[in-house]
Amino acid sequence: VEPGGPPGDGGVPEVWGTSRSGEDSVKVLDRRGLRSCRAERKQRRGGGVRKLPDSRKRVQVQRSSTLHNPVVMFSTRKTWDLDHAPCLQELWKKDISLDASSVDFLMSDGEDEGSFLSLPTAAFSHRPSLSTELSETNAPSQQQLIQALQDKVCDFQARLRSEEVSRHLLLQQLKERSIREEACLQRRSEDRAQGVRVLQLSDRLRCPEEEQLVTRLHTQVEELEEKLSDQTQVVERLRSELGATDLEKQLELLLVENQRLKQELKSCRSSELQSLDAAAENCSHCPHRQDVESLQRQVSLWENQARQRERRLAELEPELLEKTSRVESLRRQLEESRRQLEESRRQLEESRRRQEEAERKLSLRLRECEEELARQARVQYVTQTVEVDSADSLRAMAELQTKNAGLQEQLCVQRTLLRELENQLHESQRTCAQLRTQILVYEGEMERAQGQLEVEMQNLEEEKNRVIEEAFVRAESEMKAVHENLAGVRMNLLSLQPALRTLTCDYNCLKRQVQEFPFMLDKAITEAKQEICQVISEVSSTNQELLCKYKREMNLRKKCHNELVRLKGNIRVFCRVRPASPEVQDSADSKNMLSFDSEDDAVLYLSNKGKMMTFDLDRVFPPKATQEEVFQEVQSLVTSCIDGFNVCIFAYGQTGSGKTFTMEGAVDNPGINQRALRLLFSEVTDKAPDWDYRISVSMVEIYNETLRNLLGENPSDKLDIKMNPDGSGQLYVPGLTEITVQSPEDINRVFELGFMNRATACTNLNEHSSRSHALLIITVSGVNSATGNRTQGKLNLVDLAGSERIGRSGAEGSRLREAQCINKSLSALGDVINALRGRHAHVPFRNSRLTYLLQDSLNGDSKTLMMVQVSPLSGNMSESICSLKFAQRVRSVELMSSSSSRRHENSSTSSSPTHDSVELDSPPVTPLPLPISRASSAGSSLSSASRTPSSSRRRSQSQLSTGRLKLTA
Ligand SMILES: Nc1ncnc2c1ncn2[C@@H]1O[C@H](COP(=O)(O)OP(=O)(O)OP(=O)(O)O)[C@@H](O)[C@H]1O
Repeated sequence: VEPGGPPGDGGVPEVWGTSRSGEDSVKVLDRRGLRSCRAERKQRRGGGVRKLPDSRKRVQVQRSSTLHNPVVMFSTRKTWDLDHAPCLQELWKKDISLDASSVDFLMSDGEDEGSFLSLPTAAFSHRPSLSTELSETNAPSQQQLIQALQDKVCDFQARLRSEEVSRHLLLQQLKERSIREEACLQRRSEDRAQGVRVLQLSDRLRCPEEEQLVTRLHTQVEELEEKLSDQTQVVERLRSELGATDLEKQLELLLVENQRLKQELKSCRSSELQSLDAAAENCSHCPHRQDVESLQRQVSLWENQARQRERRLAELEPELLEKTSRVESLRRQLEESRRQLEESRRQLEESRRRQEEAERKLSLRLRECEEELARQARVQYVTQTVEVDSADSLRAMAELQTKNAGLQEQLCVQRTLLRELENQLHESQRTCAQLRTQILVYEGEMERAQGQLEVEMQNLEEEKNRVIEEAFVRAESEMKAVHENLAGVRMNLLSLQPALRTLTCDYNCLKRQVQEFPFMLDKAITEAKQEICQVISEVSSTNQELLCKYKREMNLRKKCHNELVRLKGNIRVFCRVRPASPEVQDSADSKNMLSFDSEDDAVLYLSNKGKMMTFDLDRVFPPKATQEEVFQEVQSLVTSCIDGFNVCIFAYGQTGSGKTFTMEGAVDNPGINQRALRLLFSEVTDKAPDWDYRISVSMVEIYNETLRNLLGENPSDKLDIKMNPDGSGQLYVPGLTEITVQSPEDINRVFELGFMNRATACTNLNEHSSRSHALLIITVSGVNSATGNRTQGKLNLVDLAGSERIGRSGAEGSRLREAQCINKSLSALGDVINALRGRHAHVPFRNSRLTYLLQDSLNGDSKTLMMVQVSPLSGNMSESICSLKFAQRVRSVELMSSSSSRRHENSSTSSSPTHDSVELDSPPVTPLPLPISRASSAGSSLSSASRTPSSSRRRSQSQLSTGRLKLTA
């Protein structure tokens, strides 16, 4: 706050404010003094009777405490709360407002005589009562006394007036003095302001040290920053110029030149190698070959050297990178130092700001202290003045001295505060010194870092120069070597020029040939195409001829096959001997009575009661023969069916001799039925492009001369055999189910269905199956897609019921009827075969359901195969002999043509063999003499005569197969 500035509404006591004139201030002080003097006088006048009211006393005490209480003053100064600190002016006003009369009295300035005189009036307001009291006590003396007193009063009043006048004068003097003092104060304030200025100046003088320090630090920081920026620029420049110095530029140029020369060398070498390779073929004995090889070796040597130098360069590159990284780390250190410097500068700024703040506070405090001191000095002066003037003034002076003592205390407190502030200042200076020391430390560190950086930079510079010089030297030497190599290569190229020219000539020649090659190729292709077309036309004509030949051959094959079958006999008889079952091997009847000819597979020897019987058949299968081997002999008949022939294969033999095994077989070892169907499928598949075949299957059972449809919905229904009404003379079975099969899976399903229906129709399947004939009828219909020719063949696969001698078995009842039916049908079969053998006019097909059903397959050019099943055991010898004799008889039969057959059938006058004549029901007992000579061998010993027909037929078959006999033979 500047002296003479705006009124201090805070901090500075209002008594020194400029809102009141100096006169007012004096007046106030004077009022105080007067008030206290008047109070004393009143007390004295009142003789201690009247006292001031408690409230007023309290106000006075409060006022003085307010005025002189240093706590309040210091509190305002301590807090510096300018808005809420109670100022003395307010307290003064508050004090005055408490007593309005005092205010009026005090504000009268002593000039208002009325008010001034009112005081005595007021003061002596009790006088009448006092006079009254005195008059009441002692009237005459009292009158005198009163008079005296009144005189005194007058005297007093006069004195008072004079005192008032003197006081007024004194006040005038005081006023003048105050004016002077005001002026003095003004001067002092000016001096103080000057002092403040001086103080500020001193502060400024004192601050410059710090400012100098700060400035110096700033300067140092700036210098360091400049250095840092310079160093950074140097580092950047070095970094940017790492490849940009003259040496490095030269190095780069050299490297580029080196690279270019290397590429040139490589291209020269490759062209040289190509030339050499080309020339090597043409001039393997060239005199330059050795030179070229030596040059190649030199080139490879130089290449190795170049590679080594490249490796050396690659090794040097990491060193350069390491140096660069070191420069980077130094730069980072420098950055860190700069950052620390920034931090210290910031701390310094902060401390400086704090110090300025503290100093500002101190100056304010100092100014207040000075003002207080000045105020105290004035009070002291007033006190001294009053002391001179009067005794009241002396008392007032005593009070003032008391106040002065309080102010002295305040001054002590202020001094204490001043000391504290000085301590704070010292503390700040110490902090400043510490910071200065710290800054010095930082400067030292920075200098050290800078020194290190400079050393590092110098080292790096030297290292860089050294490396560059080394690289330059190496590059120079390499370039020199490369130049030399290039000169050598050029020399080589010059020496290779003639070879190159030769090669060029060859190349041009070849090029011409290559250019002509497409035309030659086109010409050759055209010629080849013409030749190919010609060959294709020839081949197609040849194919046509071959196709015609093939068809002719196929027809011939068919004729040959038929002729072969015919030569073999339309009725063929095979015999299969089953193996002895393990159960009967240890029994008495387990002796093997059959033997075989190792050289002739159509002869079977039977030892019966010491006599050896020989049976000639078409084929004899021993027990070890497999199903496959059996089917191998049968399959030619099966394929005849595709050609439109009717074929009948039936198994004949005693019960348990293996008929079902041969025809049906087991699941994992199928018999003729399944194999025949599979063969038919494969055959028709082979002929599929030309022929479209359809294979249908029917299954029939004949039990007790009753025909049952095993594939029908109701297998128990009886079927009948009738003549076809279309007049073709063919037989057919109305209601017989035919299922078309197209795959082996269909065959399996058909067999399962037939087996299931057969089981449904009978209670005891095994027993029943052995007592009935089972027929599998396969019809194969084919259409030739090219010619439209149609064929139809029928394959009858018959599993006959077991032949049994009734007398031996002792059957009765139904078993007897079954046996009779079986024997009847078998006898009918024998009669038919006998009639066919004897070429009788009448063949009794209708004597049984079996023969009637098989009429198509037993007649004309049909082919029949009888598989005779026999057991080798001695216990079954009589049945075996009977079966074999029957087989031998059948074998002698030659089927007649269908026309003759039908003719014979129609002429029913021919003798029909009876059951007795055939004696199939008891063949072993009374065998009939066979009508053919071959049959005579049955039961006789082996003789060449008896074997002649069979042997001659097999011989003729073998001759036919070798083509030595005519087909008509
Ligand atoms: N060549 C053979 N190899 C192995 N086992 C066979 C052979 N022949 C027949 N058997 C077996 O002999 C047993 C009787 O054969 P199978 O039932 O075929 O006789 P069958 O003549 O059909 O009798 P039936 O007239 O009573 O029907 C069967 O268990 C069969 O497996």
